[in-house]
Amino acid sequence: MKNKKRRHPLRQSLAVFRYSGRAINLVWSTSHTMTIILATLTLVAGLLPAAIAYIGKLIVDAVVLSSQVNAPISQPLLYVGLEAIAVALLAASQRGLTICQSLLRVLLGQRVNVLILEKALTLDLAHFENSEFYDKITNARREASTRPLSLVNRTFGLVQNALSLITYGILLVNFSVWAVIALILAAMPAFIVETRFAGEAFRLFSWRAPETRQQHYLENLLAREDFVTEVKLYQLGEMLLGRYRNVFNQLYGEDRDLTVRRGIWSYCLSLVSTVAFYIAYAWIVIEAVLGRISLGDMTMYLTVFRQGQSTFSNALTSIGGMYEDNLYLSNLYDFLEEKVTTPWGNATIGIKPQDGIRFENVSFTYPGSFQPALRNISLHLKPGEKLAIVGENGSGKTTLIKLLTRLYTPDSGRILLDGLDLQEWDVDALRRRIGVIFQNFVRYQFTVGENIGVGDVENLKDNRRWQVAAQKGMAQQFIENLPQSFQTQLGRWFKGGQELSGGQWQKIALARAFMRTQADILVLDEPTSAIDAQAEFEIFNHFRAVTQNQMVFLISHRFSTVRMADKILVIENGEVVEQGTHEELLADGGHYARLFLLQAAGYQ
Ligand SMILES: Nc1ncnc2c1ncn2[C@@H]1O[C@H](COP(=O)(O)OP(=O)(O)OP(=O)(O)O)[C@@H](O)[C@H]1O
Repeated sequence: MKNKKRRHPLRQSLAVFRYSGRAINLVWSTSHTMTIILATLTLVAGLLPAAIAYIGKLIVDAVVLSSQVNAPISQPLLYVGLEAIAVALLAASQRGLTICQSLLRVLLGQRVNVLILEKALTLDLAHFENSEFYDKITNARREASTRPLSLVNRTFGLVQNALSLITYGILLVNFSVWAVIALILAAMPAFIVETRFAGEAFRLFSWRAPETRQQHYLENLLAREDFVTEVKLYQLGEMLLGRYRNVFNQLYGEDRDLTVRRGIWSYCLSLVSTVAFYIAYAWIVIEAVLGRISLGDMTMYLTVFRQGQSTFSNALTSIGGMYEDNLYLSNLYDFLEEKVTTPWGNATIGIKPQDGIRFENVSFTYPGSFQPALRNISLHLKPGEKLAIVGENGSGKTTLIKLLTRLYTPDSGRILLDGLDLQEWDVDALRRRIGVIFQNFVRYQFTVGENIGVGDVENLKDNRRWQVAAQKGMAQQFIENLPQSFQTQLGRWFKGGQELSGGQWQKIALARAFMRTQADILVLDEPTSAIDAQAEFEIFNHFRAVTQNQMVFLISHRFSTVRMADKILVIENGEVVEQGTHEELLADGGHYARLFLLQAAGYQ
């Protein structure tokens, strides 16, 4: 066990390097041209410094020669010109690299974000309700759009440094192989420390994802318009800000410790290479004084030594950084490779088209929950029939709808549509048949028309359909009174946006469900809870006419609405306790009758 523990970190550190290749691939597939330019410029920028150092030696030697033997001055001047050209080229290649990197950063950021969002589209609802998974997506989104480029930059930077070092090495080997070895050894400790701290920084980053998420959440609570009213009226501001500060202080404390330790260690170890450098410096000076090397050689070696040392430590920092980028990238790929259950069904029509919907002994427990949310639910709804589901808060009504819409899969039992298990249906074909409004429907910051149009994305912009749907949802009248009617921008996020009342939003959501004219299953989860009594009365007065051919699943706490259904299902603690028509259930004098009379009494 002990052994296993000891091996584990090493294996882990090596494993993270596998992402380098993938990051480079990502950049390559983002832009071939840009990657090629980047590589070429890296090559040029890597080779030129040694060439410049060598030209420097030629200049000094030529100057010494000219002054001693009265040789023509044109030779050293020629070298000066050559060096000027080389320096100009180096500057050009470095500038080119910066331009390339800036452009790639934008392209790559977009590419990775699109990858993340595409992946998010394939995930199940359960993924989003799982906090660990949420950490993964937060981590992936927060850093990963900048990390692939950083990794590639560092890789290319490393190649550039390596090229410079090799060429410096070639120049320096003439002086002494030992000097080269000393240079390498002296910079080694810095590398080891760099990698160690990079690993630690990553672990810190992974561990504290929940805190970071909490901080983002608090930020949202404090700064988003949806929350501001309640935060102000309950005077939550100070308390929330206090929590925000606490999380920050805790994170900052960890950051500060790591940064300080990293800084101190790096400084101490860089002293080792500085000492090595100055010993070599002295050695070169002695050799020059003793006349064993020319003045030109001395100038070149000193340049090579000075630049070689900083290039080497740059290279090591790049490796340390690459290690860190790799670790961060492993997060991205963790997320992108998250397993999704690919739906296998492909049926687009049922085997008994007139059978409607059946629940057969359906039970379901939410992942991570101990109590079943639904137990042995059985029901049958024929085409065109309307079913109302009644029950206390938390009794399982919405869960039943989530199973029907295939957001979740039953643990046991079956749900059949037209005689076929929902699992056998092609998800798109199935969802095309369902129009739904959930309690927490989305208030899109789009125009009114688009807010309705999203109910049928193929006809998103169809003005005529908007009008029909709005009429069915009783939204027509207030929409016509808006400044730009269906073209009015909704919400406060964008310029000129108009905010609606809760009931008006609900009418929009209702219209959205009616937009789905192809759908023969309409699911309404408390569709009129915020709508005034008069409008509700009118909606349900023509409800039968507008949903004539549709099966309706209606969840409501208002019995005036519920009573219009053909069948009523009463659920308690996830189980069906009563089932029948309004009249039957009243006659039974059970739970439904009691609740109905209670509500009726309230209106008297
Ligand atoms: N995503 C979830 N994960 C775990 N448990 C959940 C989840 N959603 C609901 N539950 C639990 O399942 C049970 C049924 O919830 P459900 O939302 O179906 O109730 P409901 O009848 O629609 O209630 P309400 O009338 O308040 O809307 C509740 O005990 C609830 O705590």
